Amino acid sequence: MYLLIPAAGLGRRMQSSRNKLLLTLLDKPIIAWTLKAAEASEQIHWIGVICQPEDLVDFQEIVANLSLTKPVHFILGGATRQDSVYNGLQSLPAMAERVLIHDGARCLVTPKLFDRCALEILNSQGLIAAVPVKDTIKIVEPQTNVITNTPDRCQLWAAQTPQGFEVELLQQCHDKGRYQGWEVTDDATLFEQCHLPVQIVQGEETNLKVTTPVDLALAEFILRQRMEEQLRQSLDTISTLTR
Ligand SMILES: Nc1ccn([C@@H]2O[C@H](COP(=O)(O)OP(=O)(O)OP(=O)(O)O)[C@@H](O)[C@H]2O)c(=O)n1
Ligand SMILES: C[C@](O)(CO)[C@H](O)COP(=O)(O)O
Repeated sequence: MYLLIPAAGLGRRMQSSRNKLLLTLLDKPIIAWTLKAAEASEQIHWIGVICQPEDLVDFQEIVANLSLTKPVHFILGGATRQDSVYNGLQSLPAMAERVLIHDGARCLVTPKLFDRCALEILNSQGLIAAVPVKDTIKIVEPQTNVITNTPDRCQLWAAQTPQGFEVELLQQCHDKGRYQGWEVTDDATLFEQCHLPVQIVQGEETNLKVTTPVDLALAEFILRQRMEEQLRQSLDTISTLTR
């Protein structure tokens, strides 16, 4: 499976002076955690990292230090996430029929979620990882800040990534979006606006998008929990083997 990783943002909400994906999380850059999960995925065999020219040397160094077995291609980012993904689509090998698109900022993604999406997209035209919302969501009139509607929560899902698509269809939707001037925050919206079906795949509660400093602290907590659990499992295995 082909994977495109949009990693060309500026990290404004992180209050970072540089691309937030270069910030350290525990002992390595944020983007390194995302790449390690892609490396551990059984289904992903090709990785495209979409980044700004000023970040290229840093990203190349990070990839080199990870000693990945899978090929990593660097693709020029755009002014928006939508533009970056468009550039990524142009850079896919001609033989790519389906693609997963995953935010570099969603660095806690598990290999299992990559693999579930990679297998599921073989049976559909478009899908997204998503989780049911936990809060009651309100639609608010921006001028008055008054609530105008409260959608039925059981129909509301928080979109995550990976998002997966048939390449040719997604390319057509991106082309139409550029022609129509659509400005979207995820690729599924382009599919929806082209009246194409997008399947929901159960995401992961821990698959948060590291956007603000609080998210970075949450990500560190989650990673520490995972590492402690892995250590416990290793110790249990050793204890079982040495009985
Ligand atoms: N022009 C852009 C903007 C964003 N992204 C990527 O899209 C993902 C989701 O974007 P977001 O979390 O908004 O990242 P930033 O745009 O960096 O954050 P901000 O909006 O706070 O500046 C990130 O992995 C980001 O690197 C991208 O590839 N190209
Ligand atoms: C694609 C996405 O992660 C789905 O929730 C989200 O739309 C990205 O938004 P951002 O503003 O580019 O972070």
